[in-house]
Amino acid sequence: MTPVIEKLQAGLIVSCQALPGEPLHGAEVMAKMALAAQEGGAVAIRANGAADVRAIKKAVALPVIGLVKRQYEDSEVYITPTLREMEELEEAGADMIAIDATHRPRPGGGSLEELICFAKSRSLLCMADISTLEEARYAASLGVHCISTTLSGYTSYSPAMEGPHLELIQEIVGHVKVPVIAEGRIQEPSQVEEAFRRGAYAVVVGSAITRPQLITQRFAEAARRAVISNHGHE
Ligand SMILES: CC(=O)N[C@H](C=O)[C@@H](O)[C@H](O)[C@H](O)COP(=O)(O)O
Repeated sequence: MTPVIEKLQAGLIVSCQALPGEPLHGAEVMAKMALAAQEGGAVAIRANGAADVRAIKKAVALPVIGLVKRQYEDSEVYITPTLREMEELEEAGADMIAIDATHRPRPGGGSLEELICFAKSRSLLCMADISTLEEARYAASLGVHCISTTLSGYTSYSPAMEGPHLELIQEIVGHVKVPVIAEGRIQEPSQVEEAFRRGAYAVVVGSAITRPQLITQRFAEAARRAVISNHGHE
């Protein structure tokens, strides 16, 4: 097992992402967010875009899992969809590259196989972002270094769920030999524990830690619910 993968074991990976239009967008802010995550005990950072990866690499000593979200007109795939994004991440010094490993058509008729081939030729580590067990098994057969449940609930053929897809983690763990990372809609520490009980190798938490507008929304909704229920009892 590679040293980077070893560092992830049994740990919390914090996804520090703010897209253009989000209040915290910008590499400097994301680097501070990553520093806070490091102080809090994260074992690695997941980050979007070469600029953020570079800034975060400078700010923290943790491994950085990079991805580039880019939407092309001819495909639904937007997480590191082509070789171009892989090259950007390699140049930025990402320690591992997260790529969409779903069965959906890729931009320009490209393939998952060619991306993984490229990664192997450059000794780059790959995290396969999948949405189903079949996709996880296929990605593992191609030789990715780990699998993450990132896209479960975000493809038209995977179940839309409010919370994390914990059953999927357990299923994948039973079918592949590479580490399986739990990612997507983890909101509570108890869900982190449950993911590990189900065999996760590591857990990624993003929005619940690093998107303050969404964190605020949950509390604001609780406030509204409280007011409504208090009125109901008057
Ligand atoms: C589906 C998709 O595009 N997921 C992205 C992948 O990098 C991010 O927007 C998520 O924040 C990340 O996966 C962590 O998940 P959550 O924020 O739910 O903890």
